[in-house]
Amino acid sequence: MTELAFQDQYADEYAHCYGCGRLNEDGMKLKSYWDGEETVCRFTADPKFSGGYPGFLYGGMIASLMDCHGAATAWAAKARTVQQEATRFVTASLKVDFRAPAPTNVELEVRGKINEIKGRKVVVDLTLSAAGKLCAEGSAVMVEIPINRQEG
Ligand SMILES: CCCCCCCC/C=C\CCCCCCCC(=O)SCCNC(=O)CCNC(=O)[C@H](O)C(C)(C)COP(=O)(O)OP(=O)(O)OC[C@H]1O[C@@H](n2cnc3c(N)ncnc32)[C@H](O)[C@@H]1OP(=O)(O)O
Repeated sequence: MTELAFQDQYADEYAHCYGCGRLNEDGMKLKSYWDGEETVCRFTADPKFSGGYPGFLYGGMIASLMDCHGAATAWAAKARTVQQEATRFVTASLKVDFRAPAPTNVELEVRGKINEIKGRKVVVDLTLSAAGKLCAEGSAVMVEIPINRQEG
């Protein structure tokens, strides 16, 4: 894919997230893109992120993938809707239902769908699948950092 990922368009001061910051050398550097009206992020987890049983991902990482992709989706939705650059979205609330174990060493697909845009708030519905099988689903309430809080 040659298009720029959402996270690669964040201003430098917002690009240090462990999950998706392009400037975090030790981070996972997750990348999210539009796919029609939905968004998509693909990631293959190293087995070192295993949960209680070898070969399966621990829940915190599943939530983390959905969290970062949700924030990026909110940012992109805002930018597309109001046609002006958004600052950065932070997570106010994240709900995850774990439906089936998610494997390590297999490409995971996280998808986002805009549920609501209201003021600084964007609600994103999220799924995480492996080889077409749903492993987790949920939603996130993302809130844009107001410009004046960057200095405070
Ligand atoms: C990353 C860039 C850093 C830039 C640094 C710049 C300077 C610092 C400025 C700011 C720092 C923000 C912190 C950065 C954290 C790092 C990034 C992460 O790791 S994200 C994961 C962890 N998430 C947090 O740590 C958020 C902690 N929470 C907060 O900061 C606030 O609670 C925040 C910004 C999320 C909302 O506070 P409000 O006072 O700005 O806005 P209200 O009016 O309360 O909410 C706006 C709308 O969102 C809904 N909302 C808020 N919390 C909700 C919740 N828990 N569930 C459902 N809806 C909620 C409200 O009902 C409202 O919606 P209605 O307009 O009424 O429709």
